[in-house]
Amino acid sequence: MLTIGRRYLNFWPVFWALFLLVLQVVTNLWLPTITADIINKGIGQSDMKYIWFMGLIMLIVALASWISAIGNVYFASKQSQGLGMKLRRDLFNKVLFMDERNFQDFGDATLITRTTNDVTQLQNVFQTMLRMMLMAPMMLIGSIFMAWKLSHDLMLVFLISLPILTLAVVINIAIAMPRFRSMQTKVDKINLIFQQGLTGVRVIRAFRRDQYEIDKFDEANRDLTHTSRVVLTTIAMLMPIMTVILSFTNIGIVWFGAQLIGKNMMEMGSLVAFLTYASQILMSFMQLSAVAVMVPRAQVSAVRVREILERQDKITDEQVNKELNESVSNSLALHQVSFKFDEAKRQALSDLSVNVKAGQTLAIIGGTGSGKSTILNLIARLIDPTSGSVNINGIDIRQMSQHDLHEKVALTQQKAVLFSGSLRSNLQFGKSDATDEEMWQALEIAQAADFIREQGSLEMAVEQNGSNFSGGQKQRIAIARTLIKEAEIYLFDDSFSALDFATDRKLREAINKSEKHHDKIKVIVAQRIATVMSADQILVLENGLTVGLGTHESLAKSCPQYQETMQSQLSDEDLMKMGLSITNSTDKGGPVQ
Ligand SMILES: Nc1ncnc2c1ncn2[C@@H]1O[C@H](COP(=O)(O)OP(=O)(O)OP(=O)(O)O)[C@@H](O)[C@H]1O
Repeated sequence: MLTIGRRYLNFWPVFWALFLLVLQVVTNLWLPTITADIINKGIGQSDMKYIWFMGLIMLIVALASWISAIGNVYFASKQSQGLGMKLRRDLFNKVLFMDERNFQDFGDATLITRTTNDVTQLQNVFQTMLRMMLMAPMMLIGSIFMAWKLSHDLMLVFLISLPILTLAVVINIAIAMPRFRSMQTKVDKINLIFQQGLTGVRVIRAFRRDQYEIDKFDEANRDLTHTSRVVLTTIAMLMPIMTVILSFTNIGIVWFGAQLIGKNMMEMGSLVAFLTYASQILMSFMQLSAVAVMVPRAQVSAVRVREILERQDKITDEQVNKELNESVSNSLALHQVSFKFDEAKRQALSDLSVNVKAGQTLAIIGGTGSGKSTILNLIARLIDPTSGSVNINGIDIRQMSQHDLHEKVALTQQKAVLFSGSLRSNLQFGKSDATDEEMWQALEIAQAADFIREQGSLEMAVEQNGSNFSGGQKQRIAIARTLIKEAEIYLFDDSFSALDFATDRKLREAINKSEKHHDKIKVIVAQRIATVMSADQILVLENGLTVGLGTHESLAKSCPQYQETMQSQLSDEDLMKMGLSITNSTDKGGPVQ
C-alpha cells in the first residue's frame, strides 16, 4: 500500500493536508483548556472582561480549527480521488497492452473487479489516512497529556477502560482480517458468473439453463453476502462496545471528579475540560481502530492491484534491432515453429515451416483445435513460438518493435468484435484518417456496402458488441475494418465462415482484384474447401502437425486428410471432375462456388 501511496500521491498536497491536520489537532486540544479557564477564572471570579477576552480567543481558535478541517478534507479528497483516477488509468493502459497469455491468466472478471472495487478500497483508505492517520494518534497522545496535566488521579479511570477497548479492537481485527481477501475473491466470482450470464444469455435460454445459472449466481451471491455480513457485523459491533465503554468512563470520571471537587482537589472547569479530553481520547481510539480495520482490507486490494501493474509481459521489445527494420514485406516465413501452451499436455503446433511471398495467399485448413488460430496469433505476435521463428523479409519478428509489426499486420479474428459508436468510428480503427471513398471501397470488397446502403450510412450507429447487426454482417464489417488498414500481411481467422458460399467467393475474388491488396500477403484460416481451394498454398493441419502443404490440385491427389475433407464437403459431381472417388458422405457443405 505504501508503494502505491509513494507512486500516486503528490508531496505538496499531502504536506498541506497533514499540516492542516496538525493545526486542527492543536486547536482541538486547546479549546477545552480555554473552556476550563473561562469557568475557573472568569465565571468563578465573576470577571466579565476575562470571559469576553477568552471568549474571543475561543472563537478565533474554533474558527482556525474549522478552516483547517475544511482545508484538510479538500487536500485529502483531491489526493485520494486523484490516486483513484491515476490508478484506474494505469490499470486500463496496462490491461490494454498486456500480452495475451497474461490476459487469459487473470481473466476478465478479476481485471474488472480490481480496476473498480479494489481501486475504490484504496481510494477510501488513503482519504481516511490523510484525514485520520496522524490526527488520531496525535489527538490520543495530546489528549492524554492534557488530561494528565489536569488531574493525575482521574487518569486511573483510563487504566481500566483503555485495555478493554484495545482487547475489543484486537479481537475484531482478528475475526475480520482473514475474511477480507476471500471477500474480494468472491466479488470476482460474482462478476464472472454475471459476465458469462450476460454474454451467453441466448445460449442459456436456448438450452433452458436459466434455473441452473440462477442457482449458481444465487449460491455465489449468498456466499459473498454471508462473508460480508460476518465482516461488517464484526466491525459494526465495535461501535456499541466503544459507546458503552465511553459512557462508563464518563460516569467514572464524574463520580471520582465530584469527590475530588468535594475535597477541593479539583475545580469545576477542570472537570469539564477533563471530560472533553476523555471523550477525545476515546474518539481518537475509535478512529485509530477504524483505520486499523481499513488498512488490512486495503492492503489486500493493494496487492491485487500491484499484481496487475507489476505483471511482466512475456512479449516484449527487448530483442528489437532497429537497423534491421524494413518498410515493405515481401515474404512471410515460419521456420520450424513449435508452440505449446504452458498448461497444455501436447504441443498446439509442431515443427511448422512455410513460406509465403508478396501477392500470395496461404490458406490453412484443419479440424477444430488443430492449431490454425495459433499460427495467426504467432504471426501477429500475440504469442511467441516455443521454438523456431516467424520471419518477415527474413527478419525474426521478435527483432521488430511490436508497434512496427502491428503496423504491417492486419488481423480479423474468429469472433467479430465491433465497438459501440458509429460504423465510421469502427472503420477508423483500421485507418484513423480514412476518407469516405476508402471506407466504401473496403465495404465493397468486404461485401458489406449493399446492406449498409440499405440500412443507413457511414454514420449509422453500432450498438454495444455490434448487436444491431447479424453475425454475417458483423463479420463483413470486421473484414472491411481489416482491409482498410494499410498493412503488408492480412490475416483472416475463419472470418469467412459466417458468410454464405456466394458471398465468401465474391469477397475472395474482390480481395484478389483489389489494387491495394492483390500484391500483399494473405493468410486465410478456413473450414471450407471452397474457401481455400483457390489459394496459392494450402496448409493442412491435424493436431498441430503439418499433414499437407501444396496447391489444391496436388493435395487433392496426395493428401488423405485433404481428400477426406473434400469428400465430406464437395458434391459427387465436383469430386468426379477432380477424379476422386465418390463416397456415401451425406454431410456436404454445398457445391463449389
Ligand atoms: N489458452 C489456451 N490454453 C491451453 N490450450 C489452448 C489455449 N488455446 C488453445 N489451446 C489449445 O491449442 C490447440 C490449438 O488451438 P487453436 O485455437 O489454434 O485451434 P484451431 O485450429 O484454431 O481451432 P478452431 O478451428 O476450433 O478455432 C487446441 O488443442 C486448443 O485446445
